[in-house]
Amino acid sequence: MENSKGKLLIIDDEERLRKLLARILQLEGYEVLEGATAKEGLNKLRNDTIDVVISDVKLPDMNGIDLTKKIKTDYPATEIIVLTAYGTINDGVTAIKNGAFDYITKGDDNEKIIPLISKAMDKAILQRRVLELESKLKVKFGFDRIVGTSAAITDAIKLAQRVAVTDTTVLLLGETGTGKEVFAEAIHQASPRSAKPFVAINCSAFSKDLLESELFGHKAGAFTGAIKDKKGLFEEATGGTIFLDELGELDHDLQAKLLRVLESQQFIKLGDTKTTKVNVRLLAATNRNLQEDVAKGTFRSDLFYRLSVFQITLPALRERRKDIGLLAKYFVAYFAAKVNKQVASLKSDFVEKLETYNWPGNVRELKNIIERAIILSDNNELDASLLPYEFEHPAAKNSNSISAFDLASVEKLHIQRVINHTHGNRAEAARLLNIGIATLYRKLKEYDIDH
Ligand SMILES: Nc1ncnc2c1ncn2[C@@H]1O[C@H](COP(=O)(O)OP(=O)(O)OP(=O)(O)O)[C@@H](O)[C@H]1O
Repeated sequence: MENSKGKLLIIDDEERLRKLLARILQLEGYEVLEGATAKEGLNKLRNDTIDVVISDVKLPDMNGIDLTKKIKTDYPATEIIVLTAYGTINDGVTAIKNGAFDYITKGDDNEKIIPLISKAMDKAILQRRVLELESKLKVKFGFDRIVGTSAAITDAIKLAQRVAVTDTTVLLLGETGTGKEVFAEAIHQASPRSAKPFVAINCSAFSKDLLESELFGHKAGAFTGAIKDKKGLFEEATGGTIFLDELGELDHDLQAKLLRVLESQQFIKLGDTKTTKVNVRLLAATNRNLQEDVAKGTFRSDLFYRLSVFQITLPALRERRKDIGLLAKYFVAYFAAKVNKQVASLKSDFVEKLETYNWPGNVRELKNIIERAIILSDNNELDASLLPYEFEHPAAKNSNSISAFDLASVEKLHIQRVINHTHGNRAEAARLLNIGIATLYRKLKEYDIDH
């Protein structure tokens, strides 16, 4: 029934009463299914999506109260109304305790029954929508969201899935834009901690003092401006997972504090005298070579060993060219839907250019390039003319010549200009440059740009 107001199931062995109730409810616009026994009813529930069940409390093969319990366990979105005999209110009350929406005494008139069913129906439909949204969200942040069929990426996914169900600390390695944060979220979603928070922080985006207070929180008066007590992210993530991106940027002091949390599950808030206990799983990521940093003495070796119990290295996009076409199609569908455009085809010159490009910014760069192409296209095709300059002149990117035109100089000049334009606001500059904030910090250091 196309315009049905919802699906009901009546379970009652008294045929005459069942048929009468079914008729009344059909006239109200509901689709009605019937069952004479608990067994028949449960069969219907298995094969159909039922919003509301109306069940007699006395059935030949089962007690309606136990049936309520069973239905609520197996089909949590379905609501149940129990039919009780006159004078047996206790049955109704017990049914509600077992999860029934309400009870009706047989012989109550329609004026009471119909509004009650309508209320139960509204609740059931709402519950179903919530469950659907929740499962979509799970898919959105789970492993299903990671696109790619190459051996390099599927190996990484398999490793991550295996470690997800444990409480082990994981270190995600890989160039910028390879999907480290996407993996961290998927690991959390596939873990027993998924119902608790996933909290992510980019360690390079804060000064040392601010980062300490962000991570561990502070007491009022700990420093000028600390007016109230503040919870840190470790506390916010209680029971869940914390993801520290660009962990290689932590200074020595904070490295020691992090080691302490890992070893003893406790820390001291800024300005506090006592320790705070935490139960948090740590996932960390870096695009630095931490082993080199350990050799140089800038990263603590004890922390490094502690973190590298389980490492997953994510492949650069150029190491899995087979996935470029797949990812491109995925992002085309995503952005086309977002801007309400129909994109019918990707021309072969467009795909070829994508497949041969070097992708220093990996999947993030590909995503941005596709978004740009979709915005620029004025028909339903994407061709090579929609790609930026460096795709037309790949030599520009790969040149080794040391001249005023070598890529590094051009890049330095460009970053300098953007930083000037944003008056030194680095987050805004990273956004305009389409790179991660961590990458921007690294480049500022590399090119010795200070602001
Ligand atoms: N395999 C993938 N499938 C689909 N989308 C992906 C995949 N990998 C990355 N992305 C997308 O690419 C973008 C960059 O990913 P992410 O932020 O996880 O990279 P990262 O390695 O953490 O980068 P950085 O080191 O710069 O922080 C995100 O928008 C993400 O949704």
